[in-house]
Amino acid sequence: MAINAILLVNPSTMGKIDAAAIASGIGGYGLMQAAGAHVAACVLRYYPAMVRAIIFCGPGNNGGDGHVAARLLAESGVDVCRYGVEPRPGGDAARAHADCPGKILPLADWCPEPGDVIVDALFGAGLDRPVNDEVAALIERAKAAETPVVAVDLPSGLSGRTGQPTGACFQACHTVTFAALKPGHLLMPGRALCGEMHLCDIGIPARLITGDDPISCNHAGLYNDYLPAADPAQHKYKRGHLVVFSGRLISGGAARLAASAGLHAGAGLVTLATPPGAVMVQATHLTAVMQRSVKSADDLDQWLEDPRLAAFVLGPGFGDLDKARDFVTPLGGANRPVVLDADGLSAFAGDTERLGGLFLGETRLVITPHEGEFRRLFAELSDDPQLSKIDRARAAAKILNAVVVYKGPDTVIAAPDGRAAVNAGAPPWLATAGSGDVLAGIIGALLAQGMPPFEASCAGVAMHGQAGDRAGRAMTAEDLPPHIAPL
Ligand SMILES: NC(=O)C1=CN([C@@H]2O[C@H](COP(=O)(O)OP(=O)(O)OC[C@H]3O[C@@H](n4cnc5c(N)ncnc54)[C@H](O)[C@@H]3O)[C@@H](O)[C@H]2O)[C@@H](O)CC1
Ligand SMILES: Nc1ncnc2c1ncn2[C@@H]1O[C@H](COP(=O)(O)OP(=O)(O)O)[C@@H](O)[C@H]1O
Ligand SMILES: [K+]
Repeated sequence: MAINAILLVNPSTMGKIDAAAIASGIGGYGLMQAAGAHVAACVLRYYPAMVRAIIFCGPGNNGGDGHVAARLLAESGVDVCRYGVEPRPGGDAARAHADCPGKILPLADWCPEPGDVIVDALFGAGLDRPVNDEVAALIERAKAAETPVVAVDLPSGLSGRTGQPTGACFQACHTVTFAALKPGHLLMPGRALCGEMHLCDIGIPARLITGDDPISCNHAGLYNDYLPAADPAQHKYKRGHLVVFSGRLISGGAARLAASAGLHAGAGLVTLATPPGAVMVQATHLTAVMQRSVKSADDLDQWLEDPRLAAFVLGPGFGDLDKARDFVTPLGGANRPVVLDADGLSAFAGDTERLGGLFLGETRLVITPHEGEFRRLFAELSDDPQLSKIDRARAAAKILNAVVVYKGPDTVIAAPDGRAAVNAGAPPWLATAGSGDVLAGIIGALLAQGMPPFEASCAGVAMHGQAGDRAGRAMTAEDLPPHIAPL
């Protein structure tokens, strides 16, 4: 099938792919016919009881797809009304308009009626500014009337590059797109604005569906070759010794979650590095997880002489930001992989240069910020409305020479070399206190087993999502570790 369900293609690149397909001899009008046919099929399939199909057509090729869908729906016996603007003369859209019988009425003429279904073919990949007041009013009218919307390529008003609306935007029930997903289909709020996604083949050859930018959905092809093998000659140290730093008495649970996740994710041993005052309390909660009392950066420095300590997680429930900075310095010098989360990140707010300086050379730092932690570290990137979440994660990865796991419903994993993946399939009930600590432990365990940081992060995010699926919607973070399974 000539679709690529893995690659994420920016709208500008999609335009080049369309152009390359046309240059290779496939007619643009044929592509438009195929696109319009998929849209019509979607409407017929999901709205068998519709009374009228209302087609909103814009001036470009997105509108062209709408004219084709209008004709095909009319040929299927549906009562069709077209609203919008006539396309510019001379192109495929003008031909599609000419081939569709009936008039096109001004957008303002649409009066919602029960049984209407909207086909939104106003703007797709070509959207380059906020929609005007007339379209904004139309979007409002559709929303107030609760008329279902089937969007062509993208809900009009949504940026396919960033997943952010440029102004007013349709809320679609279904979005029918072609050849490859765009980042805006997965990044929030775009994913929610698209409703159910339908990725359809319009006949663009698979060989042309490539990107000049290595962005993809998070998928097994990114990490499969690097997953730890079940070696019969295994022993626990070979499987990797993960160290998780514990906070003080009051917040030790977070580190326990990370540690338990680490064991379930395959680390051979996990040791909690605990401040002396919390050792007794932690001991009452631990069984397979081991413990070592670590008071100061000097203590840590000494312990780091043990080369079997394979990877470190610092941040969950750590509490003391000064101490976090003190501990990260020897970890930076230890030339081993480190996951920084939560307080381990907040400790470097306003001081990202120092953090990056500790992890020069081959990438071995992974940071796992949620939205708030990301902003604390990179306020300027967070505030730049031109940047997508992918752009932000990539920029942060470069600044820190780290793999950035920018968490959320649309977790973005980015490497300093520009590789980026969007993980969109995780269940929403992962949004529960402590679930991020579990993720940090999983990634730490994969690093301890020798996976490179980008691959470990992509695999860790996938394992976390799958554990959430298995644990079910009533889960708490404590339920997650036993549901972690090797990929
Ligand atoms: N041959 C092709 O190139 C194919 C294109 N396809 C469709 O074509 C679409 C892309 O077509 P286009 O590149 O013509 O772009 P669009 O049809 O998305 O919109 C382009 C036009 O709208 C104007 N515009 C952009 N934002 C606006 C705003 N906010 N207010 C008012 N006007 C605005 C632009 O200046 C331009 O004239 C895709 O989304 C897809 O639906 C499909 O038909 C498949 C084949
Ligand atoms: N709506 C959502 N859908 C899927 N995953 C989510 C959603 N919201 C949060 N998550 C995931 O849940 C985890 C929450 O982590 P975090 O915000 O650090 O919480 P905590 O600090 O309480 O552990 C992250 O892995 C994040 O990607
Ligand atoms: K559209």
